Parts: sequence; C-alpha cells; structure tokens
Amino acid sequence: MKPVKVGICGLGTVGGGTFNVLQRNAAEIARRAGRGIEVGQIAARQLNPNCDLGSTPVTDDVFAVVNNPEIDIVVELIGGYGVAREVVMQAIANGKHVVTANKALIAVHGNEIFQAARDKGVMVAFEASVAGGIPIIKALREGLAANQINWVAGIINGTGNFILTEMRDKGRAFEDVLAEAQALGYAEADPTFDVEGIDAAHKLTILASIAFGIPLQFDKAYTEGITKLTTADVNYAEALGYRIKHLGVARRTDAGVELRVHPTLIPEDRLIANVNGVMNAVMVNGDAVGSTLYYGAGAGAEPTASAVVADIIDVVRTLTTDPNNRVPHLAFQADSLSDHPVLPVEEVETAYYLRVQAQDRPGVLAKVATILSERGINIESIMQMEAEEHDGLVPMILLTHEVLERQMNDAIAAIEALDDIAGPVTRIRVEQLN
Ligand SMILES: NC(=O)C1=CN([C@@H]2O[C@H](COP(=O)(O)OP(=O)(O)OC[C@H]3O[C@@H](n4cnc5c(N)ncnc54)[C@H](O)[C@@H]3O)[C@@H](O)[C@H]2O)C=CC1
Ligand SMILES: N[C@@H](CC=O)C(=O)O
Ligand code: NA
Repeated sequence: MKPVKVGICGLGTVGGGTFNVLQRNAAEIARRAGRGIEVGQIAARQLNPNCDLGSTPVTDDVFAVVNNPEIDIVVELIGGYGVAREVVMQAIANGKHVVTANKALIAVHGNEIFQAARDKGVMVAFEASVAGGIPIIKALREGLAANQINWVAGIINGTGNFILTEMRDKGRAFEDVLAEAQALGYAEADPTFDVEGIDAAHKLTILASIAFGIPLQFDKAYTEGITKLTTADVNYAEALGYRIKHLGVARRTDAGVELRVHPTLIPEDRLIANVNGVMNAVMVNGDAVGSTLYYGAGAGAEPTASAVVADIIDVVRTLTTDPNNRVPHLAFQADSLSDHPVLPVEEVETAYYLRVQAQDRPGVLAKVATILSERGINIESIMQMEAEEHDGLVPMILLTHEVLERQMNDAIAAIEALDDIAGPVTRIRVEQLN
C-alpha cells in the first residue's frame, strides 16, 4: 500500500521532535499503522539544527503544504490563533486530516474547527495539546467512556511547575528559572501564557469539554497565575502539611461546571502534590472507576512529539472508517453536547488558606474569627506567627472549611477594613483531591 504523506507546518521544538520521531521509529510506526508514514513536505521559516531533513522537500510557504495534493495529513505545529487557524481551516476545506498541538487554537476556535471537520468528514486530532506526552485525551475519550466524570484536576503547565519546583527546592529566582524553561523549549511563544495560567486554562477548557460533553468555553474559565505567589506562603503551607501547585480544576456540580486555574494548596501526601519539574499530572474522578492519575512530561520536543505521532497513527488507522463511526472530537456525539452552564467563580465553593498581616495588638485574631463566623465560615485551623522584625506585623494563617467564593470575598473585604490589618489578605484555594 502507498505510504501516507504528512506535511509538517512549523519546525520548531515540537515540529523538530515530530520529524525526528517519525524518522527514527518509521519501521515500527508502519507496523502499528498498517502502512508507511512519510513526511512529504515541511513548511519552515528556519531550519531546525536538531533535524537532518535529508531529501525531504522544504518550503517557507505553509499554504504550499496545505494545498499540496500529495499531502494526506497536515500537522500544524506553528502555534497561536493567526496563521495556524488559516492553515487548519484551509486543510479541512481541502479534505485533509489535521493533527495539532495547539491548545490555544482548539480552546478558542475548536467549536468552529470541529464543525468544519464534520462537514468535510475529516479528523482533527489534538492529543499533544493537553499535558504534552500524557495520553490524557485518549484516556478520557476512550478508556473512561463508561463513567460519569465528576471532576478533573491537573498540573497542566510544565513551565509553571518547573518554575515553582526550582524556586522551592533550590531557592532560584522566578525570572532566572523562566529563562531556562524558555531555553529548554518548554515555554509558549509568549511566556505570560504559562505564568499567568492562560495556557493551563486553554488545556482545562479542552479537558472539561471532553469530560462533561459541553462545548469549548475558554472565555468562561477563571484564570489566576503564579506570579503573585510568595516564598512565605509556600513555607507556611508546608508547615501546615500542604504543597502549593498551579492547578486546573473542572468539576461538575448540580448547578453547573466549575472551570478554574489557580495556585492551590494540596495535602503533601497526595501523589499529585509531589509532581515536580516539567512533569504534568492529571487526576480524573469517575463515578465507576473512582480516582485515577496520569503522569508524564508535559512539555519538550520528543514527549510532545510522542502525542503528535500517536495521533498521526490513529488518523492513518481510521482513514477508511465511516466518519460517523470515529471517536467524536469532544468524546460525546456532536448533537449530544449538553448546555450545563459554566459557573462564575463567585458561585464556586472551596476551602481557603488565608494570610492576614495584623498589628501586634491583643484581640485582632478574635475580630478576624468573628467576621468569618458571622458569615458562616468555619475555621479548620489557625496559626499565629511571631511578629516580623522588619515591620512588626504578625502573620496569621487560617485554613477554612468550604465556602462560596462570594461569601469569602465579603469576609475578606470586612477583614481588610479593620484598622488592625495591614495590606491585602492573601487567599489561596485548598483542594483535598481524594
Ligand atoms: N514546546 C512544547 O513543549 C509544547 C508546545 N505545544 C504547542 O505546539 C505548538 C508549537 O510549539 P513549539 O514547537 O514550542 O513552538 P516553536 O516556536 O519552537 O516552533 C514554532 C515554529 O513555527 C514556525 N513558524 C511560525 N510561523 C510560520 C509560518 N508562517 N510558516 C512556517 N513556519 C512558521 C516558527 O519559525 C517556529 O520554528 C504550539 O501550539 C505550542 O503551544 C504543545 C505542547 C508542548
Ligand atoms: N508551554 C507549555 C507547553 C506544553 O503544552 C507548558 O509549559 O506546559
Ligand atoms: Na496529551
């Protein structure tokens, strides 16, 4: 049988990794796919020093690949919502299958892209877009298809986890670690996407749609980054038996779907609390299976290429399958998506870690405790530290039981209005993840 021809658009970190894995494992990949898979053409702005392209045709015009009649599968590894979107839409219009690692594109334009793909009877595969090499989309769409998924919680940005780990373990400065993550090819073209939680929110949006069968709704995700975290809070959390991780949480409740990315205290004995460096981990809780955990490299050339190439093989295996019998893009049949609403963050209920900087006067703790109890907020534990030498302020650390975000906002406003309190109250959400 003739080999299937793929066209790679973008030959950076992931494009280069994808080319190399396809070349190195070509024989084994053909045994898995049932036929050979060849790179028929590459569109690149510059060559990748890690790739020996041999006689593979190269162009600087992505549309030469997209419009090349020899190419069966277009692999979009450019990134962003601009030319990448045009590449994907034009490939679909030309009747070509698409494989992409672009979570930004899928989270923001996925509904339109999948509709176009269904109209043309082509596949759009995107395993590499969430948690890099971890086959989490495959696990959710296929392995867990029997379940009603209750919640998904994950460390889904490798750059952010790498920064938090290096800062905690080696005391390195934020900017220094971020620069290393960029040099290693982990970070997004705009690294604020990593450190402000936008990249994790893109991935969480995709996970939530596949877990609960809802349309992609990135604009409704609550997003908070890691840039405001302090070493003091990391240390206080540890004294209480917790680690701070940047977590994406999607939970289904009767009222709606929670979709939120933020720093989170997790009990230190949970496996996910001990996921470090560029590694990612996703927990999925289903009604039949209970809690499950998926772990692996969340970024980097070949871990991500592992997912891209697996998608290419999947596409090749099902080329002749009736489009109606393929695994649906969002796990549920397109005409069976639910309109269960995404909840505004004020409607989300979580436990909290609070750090209040108080004047060293008697009675402050009692005033804070009263404000919380008047609003029905139960305190799990309180830790009052020694006054700090430089400002004489006493940090008070409180852990609360679960409370609606709206009620917590009201309590924090009242605490901040006290004369005995200096500066804003620090709040970090707490998840038990059982
Ligand atoms: N780096 C990683 O570890 C991971 C990246 N991704 C995603 O994979 C995609 C690619 O990311 P990277 O490889 O890291 O980015 P990169 O910046 O290393 O590579 C992108 C390449 O596309 C090229 N390019 C841009 N516009 C082009 C055009 N018009 N024609 C031809 N080439 C063009 C650039 O010159 C660059 O070489 C992004 O969507 C990213 O979010 C997903 C998972 C992990
Ligand atoms: N910038 C992303 C790359 C993979 O998706 C990350 O750091 O996780
Ligand atoms: Na993945």
